[in-house]
Amino acid sequence: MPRFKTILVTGGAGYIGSHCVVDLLNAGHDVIAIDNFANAVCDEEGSPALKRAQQITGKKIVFYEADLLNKPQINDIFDKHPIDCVIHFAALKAVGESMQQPLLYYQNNLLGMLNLLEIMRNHECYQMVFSSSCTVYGEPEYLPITETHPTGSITNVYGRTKYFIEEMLKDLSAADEKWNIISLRYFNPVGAHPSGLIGEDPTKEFTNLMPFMAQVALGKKPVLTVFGNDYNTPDGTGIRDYIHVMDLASGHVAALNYLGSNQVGLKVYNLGTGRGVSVKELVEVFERVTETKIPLKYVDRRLGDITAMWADATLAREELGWSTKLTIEEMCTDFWRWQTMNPDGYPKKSKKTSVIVNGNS
Ligand SMILES: CC(=O)N[C@H]1[C@@H](OP(=O)(O)OP(=O)(O)OC[C@H]2O[C@@H](n3ccc(=O)[nH]c3=O)[C@H](O)[C@@H]2O)O[C@H](CO)[C@@H](O)[C@@H]1O
Repeated sequence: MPRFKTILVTGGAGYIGSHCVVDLLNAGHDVIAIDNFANAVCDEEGSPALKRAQQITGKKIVFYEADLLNKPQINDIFDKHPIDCVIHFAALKAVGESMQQPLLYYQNNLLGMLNLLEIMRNHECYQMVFSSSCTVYGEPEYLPITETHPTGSITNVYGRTKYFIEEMLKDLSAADEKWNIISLRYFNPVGAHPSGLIGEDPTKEFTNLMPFMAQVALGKKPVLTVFGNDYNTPDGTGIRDYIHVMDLASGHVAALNYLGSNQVGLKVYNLGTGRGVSVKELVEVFERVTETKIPLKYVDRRLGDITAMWADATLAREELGWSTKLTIEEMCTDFWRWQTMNPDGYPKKSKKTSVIVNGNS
């Protein structure tokens, strides 16, 4: 029996959220998932991703279409369910959009978090796992990056919302020792559940490497644009720490278990493999395991991109007992299975117009 039984997952219908829900259900937790469908597909019955998560696990999820900016709605959910811990994924995350609409990002990500924390406190729920990002580090001063690397020199608004929230959580945990929070700094999540039933299906214009590459392999886009081949790296292309989304999901279960038996105040962990992979290397592995050919076009560096970033994930291994298990090959194979089984993503029907809190499961 897990120490925390009932987990509220905000942004549960999204890419990382839905994979995490699968792991939580497999670990024996009860899951209440909420999503406002800002960047997740919905149909007449709710979330197809969560429906498939139920199919994968054979377990039930309680789902609410709900928005963290609507406090009474969230309050009702806390009134109805004995929530032991919150895993907070719900946030806007498009870097370009965040530069054009900073107020939207500050309102959604910061105010959403403030509302959530206030409602949690009112319901005496002080346990949280927060979805942060390696973007808080900005341009690395050294590699691999440890959790003690300075944060805050970030070049985009989306990244700053993650940074501001971490600062807010520091103040909160310093002011009241009842709070027990883990902030997980993800490196570059890719891949999909090995069943091919759930995966990444962004509703907004996306620019991340793996989904773009898969679209090229499918013939939906003509060419993969490589942003810069003159970086100071062995092959001239940018280096990142790609992590399989199922390894990322298990990091949340490990964090939850740790919170269940330790009072940490606020603790921060990197979730990465500890291995840097270049754009060229990733393309080569993808081509090999999927037996496809990706036409490349080299262009100038993308504004705001860094040269190289990979994690030192020692702390998570030593304290949470977590480490990654899945390889770059598996990240590519699993993403490709999801893409070929669902070339147009989840089945999309017309979006519900009303926002109803009804606990559809
Ligand atoms: C500047 C930016 O957008 N940063 C976001 C991006 O990180 P990040 O830029 O690391 O992730 P991407 O998947 O967009 O890019 C990875 C690497 O692939 C290259 N690349 C990407 C797409 C493409 O069409 N061609 C190409 O060459 C990039 O230059 C980079 O070297 O996604 C992360 C989530 O996963 C976010 O946390 C980061 O805030």
